Amino acid sequence: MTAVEEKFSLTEVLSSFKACLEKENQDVLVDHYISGWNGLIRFMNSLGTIFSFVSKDAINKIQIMEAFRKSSSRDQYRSLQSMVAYELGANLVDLNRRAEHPNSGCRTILRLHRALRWLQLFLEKLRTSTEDSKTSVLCTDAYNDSLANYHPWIIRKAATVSFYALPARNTFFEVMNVGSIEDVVAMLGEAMPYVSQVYDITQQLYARHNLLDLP
Ligand SMILES: CCCCCCCC/C=C\CCCCCCCC(=O)N[C@@H](COP(=O)(O)O)[C@H](O)/C=C/CCCCCCCCCCCCC
Repeated sequence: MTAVEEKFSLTEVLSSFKACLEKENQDVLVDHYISGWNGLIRFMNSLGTIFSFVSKDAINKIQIMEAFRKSSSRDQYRSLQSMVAYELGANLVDLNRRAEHPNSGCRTILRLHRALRWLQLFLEKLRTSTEDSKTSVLCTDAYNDSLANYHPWIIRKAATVSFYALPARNTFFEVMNVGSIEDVVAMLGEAMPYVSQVYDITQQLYARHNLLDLP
């Protein structure tokens, strides 16, 4: 089975976010962060071409980070903490407008970090949803409370229209490949705190260095 044909498993994706957190000092490890996003993108691709404008952007951002991890500075990009220290120390971040360093690791991760907030809200809404809940509504609400605040009108419009193509709640639970609905709810209850921890640590790191509004 090739990587593309591999069955999506939400448990595996969420365990990448768990593996992100280095036990000793709570550093967020870039390779696991990337691996979590790659799994999510694989899932999104399986939902149809209507989401390709979303996955294209996410893939582009993942590729920027993978390139850093293959470069001669790869060790500086081992964790989000080492990346921030390195890029700020070497003046590799455009702080006010995109110019000399339009694709710094700091601004690239910031975009994914904002999307992680959407994922956190969406999965929490799915976890606590009822049989008659509509995934398009759950997804739109999660989007409006997170990523939409950073997107121009045209992207917001395209995103909210595409959400109508999401599969129904039961199909969604099935494609997660976790088991029964009760199993999914239990797994999400156990795994979501790790996603939240990755989000909170990154948020604090970026706030401490005034990086939350990078252009
Ligand atoms: C089994 C359930 C699990 C849920 C699985 C969800 C899978 C989602 C996978 C990826 C999520 C999308 C990540 C999107 C990253 C967007 C980053 C961003 O904000 N980019 C914009 C700004 O970038 P710059 O221009 O400053 O470089 C960019 O303009 C955005 C372009 C594309 C539109 C993004 C729309 C985001 C909608 C997110 C919801 C995705 C819905 C998927 C539904 C499963």
